[in-house]
Amino acid sequence: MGKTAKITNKKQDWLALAIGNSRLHWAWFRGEVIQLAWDSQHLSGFRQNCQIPPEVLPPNQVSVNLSQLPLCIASVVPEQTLLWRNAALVQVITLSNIPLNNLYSNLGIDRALAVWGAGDTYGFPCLVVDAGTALTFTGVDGNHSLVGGAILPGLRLQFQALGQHTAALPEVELTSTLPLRWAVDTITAIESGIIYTVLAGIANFIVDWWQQFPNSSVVFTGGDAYYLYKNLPKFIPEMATKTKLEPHLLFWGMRLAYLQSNQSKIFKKN
Ligand SMILES: Nc1ncnc2c1ncn2[C@@H]1O[C@H](COP(=O)(O)OP(=O)(O)O)[C@@H](O)[C@H]1O
Ligand SMILES: CC(C)(COP(=O)(O)O)[C@@H](O)C(=O)NCCC(=O)O
Ligand SMILES: [K+]
Repeated sequence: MGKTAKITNKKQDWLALAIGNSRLHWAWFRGEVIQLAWDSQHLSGFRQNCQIPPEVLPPNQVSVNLSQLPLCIASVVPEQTLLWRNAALVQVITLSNIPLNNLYSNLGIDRALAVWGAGDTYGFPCLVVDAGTALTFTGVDGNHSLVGGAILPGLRLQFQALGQHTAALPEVELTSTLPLRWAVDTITAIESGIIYTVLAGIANFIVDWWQQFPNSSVVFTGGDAYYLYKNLPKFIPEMATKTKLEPHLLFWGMRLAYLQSNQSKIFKKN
């Protein structure tokens, strides 16, 4: 657990909801410990009552009634945030809740939370590679100040873009293995082009970051993080020892924000 915040009631259950552009990411917390994490579809419409709809709850029964818990939301999709506006016990995290310097006003809350969570755990400076709908780099220096970052289409979005905007190319799904680089069929050629270019690009960003901050940790998160993390050491061998994979990184940042709000009540009510 990080150094920035301490929980007051260790037994308190709460739910974290991170709203991404592809789907909802959920975590049920007991105090500062994640009990269960799962993903669901976006909500399709306005909610009439204040319960959390069953279709977004985890498939297996758990010991507490999750739909009654305080809900802490971090969202990069305003229309989805709005659907929760009438829910009881909802708190929405904003950039003002994040104690990092130099954040620009419309920086994605997911990027700010992930890099706060990463730096709080592994120390600053810190670079986060979030391989979600968009693939983002977010770097913070030793003074907890945003250095900057970059945004490009995520893997699935790149496959979709080719499939949807060309006559002859199919929409390819990410498979678990690395493709042949010099492909002799269309599907493999698409896989090769996107995957090797993204891997080389990520390696290039990380090498540049390490030139500025040689001892910085680099943390991968997001839906495609495992695939990229697993395959990157073939491009930069030192990756294996100097980088980390944290599927729940965003929840670490949300936990810091939520616990801090329990102490100071700084949240804006939705
Ligand atoms: N069920 C799924 N829906 C969407 N993307 C998925 C799914 N399963 C795996 N992915 C992969 O995860 C990536 C999206 O990452 P994710 O972190 O879920 O996005 P976001 O947080 O932006 O909603 C996609 O590029 C895709 O390859
Ligand atoms: C870059 C993002 C679209 C990434 O979203 P995600 O892939 O996690 O759904 C999101 O962080 C966002 O909307 N950012 C605002 C612009 C910025 O960060 O500069
Ligand atoms: K958009």
